[in-house]
Amino acid sequence: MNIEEIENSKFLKSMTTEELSDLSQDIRSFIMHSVARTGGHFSSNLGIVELTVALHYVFDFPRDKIAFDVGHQSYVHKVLSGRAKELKNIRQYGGISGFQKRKESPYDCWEAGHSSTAISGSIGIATARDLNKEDYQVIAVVGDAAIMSGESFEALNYLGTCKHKVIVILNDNNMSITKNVGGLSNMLSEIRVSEKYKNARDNYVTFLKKSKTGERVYQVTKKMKDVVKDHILDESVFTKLGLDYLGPIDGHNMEDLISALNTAKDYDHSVIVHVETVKGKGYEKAEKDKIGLYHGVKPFDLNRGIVPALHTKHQSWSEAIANHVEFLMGKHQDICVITPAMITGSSLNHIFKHYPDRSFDVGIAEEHAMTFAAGLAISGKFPFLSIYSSFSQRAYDQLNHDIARMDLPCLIGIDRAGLVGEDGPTHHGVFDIGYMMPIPNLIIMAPHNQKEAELMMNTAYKNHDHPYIIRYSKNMIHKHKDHQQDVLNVGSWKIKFFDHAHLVSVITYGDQVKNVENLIREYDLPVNLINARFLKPMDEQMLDKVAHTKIIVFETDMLIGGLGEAISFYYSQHHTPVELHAMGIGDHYVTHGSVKELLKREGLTMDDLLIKIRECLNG
Ligand SMILES: Cc1ncc(C[n+]2csc(CCOP(=O)(O)OP(=O)(O)O)c2C)c(N)n1
Ligand SMILES: CC(=O)[C@@H](O)[C@H](O)COP(=O)(O)O
Ligand SMILES: [Mg+2]
Repeated sequence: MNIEEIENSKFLKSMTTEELSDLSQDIRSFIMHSVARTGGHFSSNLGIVELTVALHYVFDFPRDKIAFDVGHQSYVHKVLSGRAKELKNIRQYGGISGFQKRKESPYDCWEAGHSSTAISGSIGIATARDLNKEDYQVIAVVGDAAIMSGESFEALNYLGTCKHKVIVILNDNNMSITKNVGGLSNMLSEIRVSEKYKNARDNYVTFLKKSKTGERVYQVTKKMKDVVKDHILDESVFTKLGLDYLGPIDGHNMEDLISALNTAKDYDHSVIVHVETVKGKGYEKAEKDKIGLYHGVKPFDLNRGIVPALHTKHQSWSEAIANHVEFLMGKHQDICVITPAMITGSSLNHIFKHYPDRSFDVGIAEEHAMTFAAGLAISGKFPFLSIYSSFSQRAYDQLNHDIARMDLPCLIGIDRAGLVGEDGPTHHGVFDIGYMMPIPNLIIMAPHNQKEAELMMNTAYKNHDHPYIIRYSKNMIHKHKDHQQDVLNVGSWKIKFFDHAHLVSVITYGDQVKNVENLIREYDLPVNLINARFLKPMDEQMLDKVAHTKIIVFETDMLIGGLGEAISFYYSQHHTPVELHAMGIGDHYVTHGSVKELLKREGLTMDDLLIKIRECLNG
């Protein structure tokens, strides 16, 4: 079948189980080749093919509602809802989103990008359905890592006593991006094992029953089976929460899937359907992947597989930060590292390998990660919490209430700060400055190169006096071998260019410092350039020094709550009349696409800055 011709999933209803399985193989191959060409989320989508086909066979979308948790595994759903042709542009500017998107299709009643919202959203949809006396099914598809996150558990707790039916499909592939962690993961493993144990037992029983002795042995072991199976299955946290439980179901067996989904469909109450799948199913390298290499991929050759690039002169910001943290961990035994499920994304694999006793993956649990860091800090440890900017939004109160308010010495690495590109509005790390600036005691830093980042990290550790924030983007930077040993004066900005005759000053930070420096050199512009490497506290002496010039504050983060606003406030508080031009992201969400394309659309390229500089020079 030509997968691109699928307009909706109505045609599935007339297919046999065998035909549905064959179609699943075709869809898996289509997605495998398409995502290898475009990049995107690979292994999660390969593992969920049969489950999604079975869901579309049993239920009646878009009348019935389906919410994929995170939504990175909704490509099969997009194929079955008439968007197969669009997959070639997925995550590109103007192309479809890599997550569910309501404006894209009536089949997408929900959208996410951040984990663990699907059950809460589904309960809201189901409650409204019943209040409106409407009749449709509401389904939440949640991964084994996402279901363990706080918000999922808040929702499950509520669902256990809520009378509005939701079908929760637990897509259990025993993987987060890397190996899943935590007690719930172990519980699911026990259930999985008990199922395998059950199958082995069936074979064992058949063998034993061939002889009298064997019969007697069987009777003895039967007790063991009942205790293990009944204890684990019936004692699962889900049943104890008051939810009905179906499973575990083989998530690649179409017959079993359809049977279980029909059972759940007929229930008049909420139920968890526990489906076991293989992440990366059908592509051996992805099936064996334990470090998340095939979770989110750039375009790659299917035959060769992903060959990690060996950079000599360049590295990611994550690598640069992690390398120096590892260097400091070798010198200082009190440094500990925490990640909420992003070991590989934050380049922490080396640290976890070399310092297993001082590195902690807490799973998708940003709130816990932040307060866990507070506990370590009050107990004499120096925690380094590595957390993506957009995911750190989950831990705003913990940063405020548990870290800053107690003024605890620690270092928080805000990774993926700024526009991230293809993951789009849910993942752009453009809000952290705005939400952190009002919080007392925070020292907020934005390095522009590896050396400055290392000086900042040394400063945070040596001063041991406040929570330090160091924010860095998804970009690549130059790599230097040596590690800096010095420190910085907190709040000190760095002058790149200065001349008292200059009537225009550009103030910027992070990755943009180099870009603006290059622009000024290229056009030999008579302007001052200041690296505002401490966003908080600001360098007030520097601000006074340039107050007489026309000031352009250039940032690729949100304008509201940004550095430009803080500088304007400073001058207004000191009754200093200045001409200030703030360039940044306006009051809107930025869509998905390449960062280069997005900066162009936002009017934040160096060409845009050049126009502004010339206006100020000539104005
Ligand atoms: C709040 C939040 N934290 C972290 C992430 C990053 N993230 C995206 S998918 C994923 C793993 C999800 O695992 P699971 O729910 O089991 O789904 P699977 O990919 O295995 O199908 C993580 C950690 C996120 N999207 N949102
Ligand atoms: C879906 C999700 O949230 C993650 O897979 C995220 O896309 C990872 O981002 P990076 O690729 O920048 O690590
Ligand atoms: Mg999983």
